[in-house]
Amino acid sequence: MTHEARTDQTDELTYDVVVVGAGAVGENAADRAGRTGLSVAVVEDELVGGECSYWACMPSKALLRPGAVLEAARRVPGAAGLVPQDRVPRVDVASTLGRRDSFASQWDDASQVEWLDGAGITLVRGRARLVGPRRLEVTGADGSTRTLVARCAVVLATGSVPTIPDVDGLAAALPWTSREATAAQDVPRRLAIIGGGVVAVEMATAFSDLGSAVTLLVRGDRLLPGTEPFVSDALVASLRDLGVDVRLGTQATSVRRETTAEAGPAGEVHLRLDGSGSVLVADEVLVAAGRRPATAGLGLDTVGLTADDPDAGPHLEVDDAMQVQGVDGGWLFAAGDAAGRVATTHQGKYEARVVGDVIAARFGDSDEAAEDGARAWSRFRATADHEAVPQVVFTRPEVAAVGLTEAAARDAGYTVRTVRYDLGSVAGTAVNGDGTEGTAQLVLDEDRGVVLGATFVGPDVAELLHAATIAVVGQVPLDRLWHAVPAYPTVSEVWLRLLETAGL
Ligand SMILES: Cc1cc2nc3c(=O)[nH]c(=O)nc-3n(C[C@H](O)[C@H](O)[C@H](O)COP(=O)(O)OP(=O)(O)OC[C@H]3O[C@@H](n4cnc5c(N)ncnc54)[C@H](O)[C@@H]3O)c2cc1C
Ligand SMILES: NC(=O)c1ccc[n+]([C@@H]2O[C@H](COP(=O)([O-])OP(=O)(O)OC[C@H]3O[C@@H](n4cnc5c(N)ncnc54)[C@H](O)[C@@H]3O)[C@@H](O)[C@H]2O)c1
Repeated sequence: MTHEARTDQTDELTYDVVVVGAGAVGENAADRAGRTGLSVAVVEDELVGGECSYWACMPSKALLRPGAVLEAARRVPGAAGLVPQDRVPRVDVASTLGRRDSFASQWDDASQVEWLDGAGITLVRGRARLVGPRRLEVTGADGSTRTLVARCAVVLATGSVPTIPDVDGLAAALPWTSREATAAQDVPRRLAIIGGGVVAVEMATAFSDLGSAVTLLVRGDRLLPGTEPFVSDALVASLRDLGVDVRLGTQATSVRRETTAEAGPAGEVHLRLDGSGSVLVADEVLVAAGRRPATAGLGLDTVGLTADDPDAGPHLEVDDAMQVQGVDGGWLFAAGDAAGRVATTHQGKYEARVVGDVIAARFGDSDEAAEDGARAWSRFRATADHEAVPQVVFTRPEVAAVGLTEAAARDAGYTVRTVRYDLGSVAGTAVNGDGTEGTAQLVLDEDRGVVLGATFVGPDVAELLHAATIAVVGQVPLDRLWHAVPAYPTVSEVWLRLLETAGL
């Protein structure tokens, strides 16, 4: 593998593979694509490491952790008395923000640049756009441009951008997006959040812990709409217990930010609400209404892909090898949030491993047998994206789910049966904390006797999830799962109880 760009009698820089975007996904795709001797360059416009490292997973989880630890202590007599009960803020704000800063590496990407260098991947700083098949123009911060040519493949790993709903005055009110929330250096006294998805519930929890009076404006009638309905019931109750004002079926119809001489453009935000027409006043408003793939401005029209809405960019159709459809020559790939399949880091990195391996096998100097695309669970195909996607929502209680919900399994035509068990009745959960509540549910395929999906709601259920993911991906028959004996007294014993409930 060469670390140098190859020049072809012009001042163009030529690599075998060019990856656009050095988030977690771009880094992984580049690393794996380079394993069979291909030269790889990654183009990055902001910080190497992307959203997850600096404005998403890591800082948000760092903000949530102190509150979770305190709540765990409050449930254990012997420790509970040492923890203040009703203090607001619940956490030590300065230390929480300081630890968050450190998890965000102080928004400095030096260590990730070092990693790229060690992996033999060339970093090109600037904003890339396609100017034709396999050709990209990169514009640097100083406005200079250069052309990169990919001999073999281009991977789009450009991530996603938040959507700002078309509500009168909202964009002009300069709302927070998840970036401002996860990187906040000050805690607003009153925070309004628009949305009822993952960002909304995690940030409602974190800012409530930090001392904000949080109001959650949820358009629909439940939180986390893609999950089992009992998840929303548990979260609404627990957020309300934390003091969050959860308003289901409520939308802002107009938003205005006051501009005052003292506060300048950072005055109060007034949100007029539908139905009652009442006005909610907050110091900040966080928009957490979903994200869309960052494909605008990428020059995809130069390779034949057009967008219905040019501001949004084209939606990319990818096959299970993550190859973009509708482009001749089989050279364009996409992975992660940009590919529009599943917007989580772990699933994006999985797609990146697939795309990197496909490129290494197709174009590299590989001894490996030809890419083995026909097999359903080949490592050259992102099969898990369809029915085996895991996700953890780091609220209190935590929500951990994988695979199909009951409704999705029925829609997919399976013969479905669900079994449910109260987590509070498991010895391991009881030892961990008094009065613990929670629910575990399996969605079963009656015909094959396998697990299609699992949902856990309760404290510390995140670590239960991987066992469920293995059961779903492995399509392990229930009578074989019976022989996977959970240790006593652990929370995992809920697996035994679920299987007993299923009739074993
Ligand atoms: C608040 C929040 C919390 C989250 N928490 C979790 C979590 O706990 N767990 C989890 O699994 N997922 C979480 N996610 C989702 C996760 O952050 C994303 O799925 C993940 O970051 C996607 O990675 P990516 O590499 O595809 O995109 P990104 O991380 O967005 O990286 C894309 C990179 O491409 C660069 N780029 C874009 N266009 C160009 C261009 N034209 N030229 C050059 N560079 C370009 C960008 O600057 C960026 O660095 C969270 C998301 C949010 C918003
Ligand atoms: N722990 C994690 O894995 C984690 C944490 C945070 C974010 N993420 C990822 O980040 C992505 C973005 O998260 P998100 O919460 O922004 O999106 P989301 O899709 O999870 O939720 C969007 C919410 O906004 C609501 N909404 C949409 N349009 C609206 C409108 N016009 N007005 C009012 N409400 C509206 C939806 O009903 C939904 O409740 C998700 O795909 C998620 O997977 C993951």
